[in-house]
Amino acid sequence: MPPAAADTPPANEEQATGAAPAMLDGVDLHALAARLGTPLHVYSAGAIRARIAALREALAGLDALVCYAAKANSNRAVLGLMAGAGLGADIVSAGELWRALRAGIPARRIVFSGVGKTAAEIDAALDADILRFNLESRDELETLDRRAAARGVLARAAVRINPDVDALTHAKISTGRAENKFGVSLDEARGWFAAAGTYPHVRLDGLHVHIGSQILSVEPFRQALRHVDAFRRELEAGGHPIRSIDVGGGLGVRYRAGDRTVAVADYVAAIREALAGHDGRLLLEPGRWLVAEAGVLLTRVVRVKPGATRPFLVLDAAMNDLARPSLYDAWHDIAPVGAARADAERYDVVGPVCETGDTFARDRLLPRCAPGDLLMIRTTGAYGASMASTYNSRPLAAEVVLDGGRYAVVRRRQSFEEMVAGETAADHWENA
Ligand SMILES: Cc1ncc(COP(=O)(O)O)c(C=O)c1O
Ligand SMILES: N[C@@H](CCCC[NH3+])C(=O)O
Repeated sequence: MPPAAADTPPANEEQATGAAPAMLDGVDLHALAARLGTPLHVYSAGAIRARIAALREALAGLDALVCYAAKANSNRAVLGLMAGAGLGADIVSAGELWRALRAGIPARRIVFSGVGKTAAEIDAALDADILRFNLESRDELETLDRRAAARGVLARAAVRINPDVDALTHAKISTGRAENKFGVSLDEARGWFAAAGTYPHVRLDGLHVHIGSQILSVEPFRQALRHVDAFRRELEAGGHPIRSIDVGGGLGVRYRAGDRTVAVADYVAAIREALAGHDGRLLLEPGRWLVAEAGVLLTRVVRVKPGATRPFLVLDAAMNDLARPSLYDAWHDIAPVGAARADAERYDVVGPVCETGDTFARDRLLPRCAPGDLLMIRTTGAYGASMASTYNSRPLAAEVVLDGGRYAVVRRRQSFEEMVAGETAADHWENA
C-alpha cells in the first residue's frame, strides 16, 4: 500500500465528511456500543459469508481448497464461520493450529507456513495429521523428516518458492523478494527435489508461493505464478509429480475511496490461466480479503484537545487495538456513526497511548466531533484484533459478531485480572 498517513484529502471529500450508517447487519451500533462499551471490534457474519460465496463462485470447476489465513482474524467465531463453510486454514503457529482445530476446521484442511516452526510445533502438526507443511528452509525439511521418522509417519510437504517478485505493496508486508526471509530460491528448491530420497519421511510434492499482502494489481500474482508453473513443468519432466500448488494469499481490499483493487474473478482468472497445465489440487490462503471489510472498530471521542497546528481528536481506541496506522502508515476511513454535524474540521486523530505513533490519521477532514461521540474506524476486520496487545496496560477490547439483527459476544472485554493472568511478583525463586 502506498504510504497514506500524511492524509491528502481523498478524491471525494464528501466521503470524508459524511456519517457512517448506524446499522450494520441489522444491528443498531449506538445501542451495541452503549451495551458493550468501547473500543469494540464488530464483525458482520453476512459480509464474511458473502466474500466466501464470491470466492467460491470464482473458483467453480477447479479442484481448489481455500485455507483461510487465520492470522488475519483468529477469533473462534470467525474461524467457526470458515469451518462451517467448509474452508480450511493456513496457520503459522501451534497456537493457530489449536484455534483452528477447536473451531472445527479438520486437520486435513490445514496447511502450516512460516520460517520459524519449532520442533515442538512440527510435532503438534504431525500429531494432528495436517494436510501439508509449507517448508521454508532445508533445516526445516530435515527437522520435519526426523520428527516424522520418530513417529513412523509420512509428512506431506510443499516447498515455498521465493520468486523474487515485487508485490508492489508496503515493504513490511512484502514477502516475495529475494532479500525477504520467506521461502527459498528455485535453485535451492531444485536441490531438495534432487535429494528427495534423503528424506524418506517427507512426501515433497507441492509448491507454495506467497509474495505479500494487500496487493492491488494482478501482475505480481501473474509473475509469481509464471515462475511457479515453469518450475512445476521442469520438476514433472524430471520425474517429480506435483500434486498441489498453493498460491498463498495477498489479495488486497479497499481501505480508501479511490483504492483500485483486483476483482476476485480477475484474480482467479489469472490463477486459472497461469496454472492451466497443472492438473493437481489448487490451494489458496486468503486472509484479509475474506474479513477486512466485514469489520469496524467502534470508539468514542474522549476529548478534543487544542493543538499547535490543529486540534487532536483523542479517542478511547489506540494503537494497541489497531496497530496498522502506526505500523504501516495505513489509511483507515473514520466516520461518526449515524449522524454527523454539518460543519467539518481537520483533526489529528489519536489514541491515549504514550507514543506519538499512536495516531490513526493526520490532518483528517471529519465532521466536527465532540466528547462522547461514537465513531467508526472502518475496514478493521483483518489484522485488527488479531494484532492487538495490552500495551499501556490497556485490556484487550471486546469482539462481537453480528448476524441478521442479532449479535454474539466473541470475546468480552478483558478484565484487569485477566490482563495480568500468569504474572507473578517474583515471590517464588528457584535455584538455577
Ligand atoms: C503464508 C501466508 N499465506 C497467506 C497470508 C494471507 O495474506 P492476506 O491476508 O494478504 O491474504 C499470509 C500473510 O500475508 C501469509 O504469510
Ligand atoms: N499485518 C499486516 C499484514 C501481514 C500479512 C501477514 N503475512 C497488515 O495489517 O497489513
